[in-house]
Amino acid sequence: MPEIFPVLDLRDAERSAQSRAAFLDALRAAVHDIGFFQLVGHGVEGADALLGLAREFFALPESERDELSILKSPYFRGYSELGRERTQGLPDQRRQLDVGPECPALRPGPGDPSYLWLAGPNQWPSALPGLRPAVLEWTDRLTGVSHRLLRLILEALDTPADFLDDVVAPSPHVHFKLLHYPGPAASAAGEEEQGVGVHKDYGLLTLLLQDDKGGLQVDVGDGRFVDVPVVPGAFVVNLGELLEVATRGYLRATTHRVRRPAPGVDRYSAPFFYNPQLHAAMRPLPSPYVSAAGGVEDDPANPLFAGYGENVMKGMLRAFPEVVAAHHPGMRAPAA
Ligand SMILES: O=C(O)CCC(=O)C(=O)O
Ligand SMILES: [Fe+2]
Repeated sequence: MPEIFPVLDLRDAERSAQSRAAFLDALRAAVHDIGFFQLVGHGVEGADALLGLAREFFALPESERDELSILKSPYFRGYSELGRERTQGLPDQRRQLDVGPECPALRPGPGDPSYLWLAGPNQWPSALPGLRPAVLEWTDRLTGVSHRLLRLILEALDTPADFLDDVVAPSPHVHFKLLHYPGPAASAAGEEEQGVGVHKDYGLLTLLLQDDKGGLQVDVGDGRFVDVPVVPGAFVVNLGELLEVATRGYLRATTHRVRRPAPGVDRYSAPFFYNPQLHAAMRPLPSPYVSAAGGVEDDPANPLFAGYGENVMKGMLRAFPEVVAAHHPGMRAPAA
């Protein structure tokens, strides 16, 4: 059912007034109906080189990646071996490097909000010196594309395009992951292990670069998951929980997961998460579409917070219990 994931060409937003209107209509439908689409015409080059660096990073000896272990970082930055990150309480069968904005290693005090621990330094592999500049350039470019897209989404909802500028500027707390999903050993074939379990993303927009293996699946209701097709050169775009909150559910932070590849198959991907500043909170969008909306999805196991810091900390505490135990033993999930 590839037609349920529209392919939008960002160049259409600038070709003519008519093509911009058609683009905005298609964008509004995509973010309301399914909450996932494929973006082409974004002008970002270097995807193959980035996936090449991912392959090189995950081909380093495990001991070299372990030097960057996320367990060493109170800032939730660094390398997670297979099964370290958890979703729905179960270990995800992927390896990953978590990267955020480069910040000094400050240590928030006891009275400070716990989300301040998400600002800190990254950990980079000395054996792969090209990774740092490539990732930082990539996240810079994707920040630009995401901001353009966010303004277009607001315009599509008849909201002033700059309505969220103060939420993201001057320093959006972007988050980038380099991911490797190795297939299981042949003997384990058929076991239902999750690549990454069912979840929603926490922030505003996700721009995902995936290789040609597929495996990302989207919840289309009634317990049915549909494969997101591989569209060469496209970013898979989906919405985070904060846009669901700010639109009272008119926009959808759609749940999704990744299947583990078949034995012998390795999948690489690189999601970029465009988020507000850590301390920023969402206000309801002034939009006729929003005033008629019914409200966010009510899931007691996953309360949605309007403050980005609270909302993302909820996720970090769930995903990285070992980092919490090692560095933040007293830290608790924010109250709903
Ligand atoms: O690897 C993918 O295709 C998606 C990963 C994902 O959904 C996530 O890390 O939030
Ligand atoms: Fe996700």
